[in-house]
Amino acid sequence: MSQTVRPRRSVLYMPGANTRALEKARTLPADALIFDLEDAVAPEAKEAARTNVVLAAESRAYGKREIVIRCNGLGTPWGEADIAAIAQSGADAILVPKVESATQVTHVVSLLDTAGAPSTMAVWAMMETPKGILRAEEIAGAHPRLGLFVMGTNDLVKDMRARHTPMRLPMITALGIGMLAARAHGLAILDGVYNDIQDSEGFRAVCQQGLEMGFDGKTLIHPSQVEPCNEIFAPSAAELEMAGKIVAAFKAAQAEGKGVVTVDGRMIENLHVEQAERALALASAIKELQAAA
Ligand SMILES: CC(C)(COP(=O)(O)OP(=O)(O)OC[C@H]1O[C@@H](n2cnc3c(N)ncnc32)[C@H](O)[C@@H]1OP(=O)(O)O)[C@@H](O)C(=O)NCCC(=O)NCCSC(=O)C[C@H](O)C(=O)O
Ligand SMILES: [Mg+2]
Repeated sequence: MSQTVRPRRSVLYMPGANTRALEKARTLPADALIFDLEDAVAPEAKEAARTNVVLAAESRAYGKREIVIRCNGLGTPWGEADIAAIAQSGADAILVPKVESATQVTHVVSLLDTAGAPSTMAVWAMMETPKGILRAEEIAGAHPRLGLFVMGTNDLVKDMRARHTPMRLPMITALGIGMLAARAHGLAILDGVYNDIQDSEGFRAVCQQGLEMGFDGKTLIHPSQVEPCNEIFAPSAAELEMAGKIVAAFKAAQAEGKGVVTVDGRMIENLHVEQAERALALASAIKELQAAA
């Protein structure tokens, strides 16, 4: 089985009002970029930020990196104008903050259609409120254009009146619900941000935790987080070696009419072959993205 996989190991946010960051992102090895119009932009800078991010997306100066623009919420004075501008920007996706219902997703899709967005423009949803988490399954199945969930752990901590802790015990339920809902509907899913830019050890530990939970990658706030995140979310050399062995051994077993085999003492069935093929496909997609940078 051949699989198409889009690398989304590292997804870097930047404030739409920060033209230096928008320019610097052209040279950063992040797999995807989120130009933010929402929380990282002050009210008086919203309109200028909208112009900046549309120009940046239109510039096509980011190679094969996926370009995403986060709009303001529909209940704000800027939401609808953001969506109309994003529709025409050539961005790969729009990221909608604080999604709490399936209707919100379908409403954004109809606004994009009215504004003439190409049908290839995906919708990504932020899962970052208690209501959104409790309705995650309904939201995940809202519309075929919805491609991805982004966990918003800062807003969740605020709304839950929880605390940021090293291994995120207060967040585990929400992260798990978001994960299950996303996978049940075939969506990709990204982990939330790590606020302490100076704490590289804590950052690596949380990336590893996100990988083990099944996240496709992590959202980031600073260039220094990109490379460690890329490393942790890429299949390791040992994993790829094992994946190659699994695929070859299973093929040989199938030729002999067997459906199960052992590799290095471990039982291998069809489902392990699927996982191995996915790792190989991701590694080759990463190589392709790096070659285009
Ligand atoms: C956090 C920051 C404000 C720190 O900025 P600064 O002090 O300027 O950082 P440095 O001096 O260390 O920057 C070094 C160079 O890197 C560039 N830079 C910094 N950050 C970015 C970035 N995000 N993208 C691209 N380039 C960046 C600087 O321009 C410097 O470049 P140079 O001139 O060459 O030296 C800042 O990092 C920042 O604004 N980060 C992003 C904040 C953001 O977007 N927040 C919103 C998203 S997070 C969120 O909302 C989560 C979610 O909704 C939730 O609820 O959880
Ligand atoms: Mg948020």
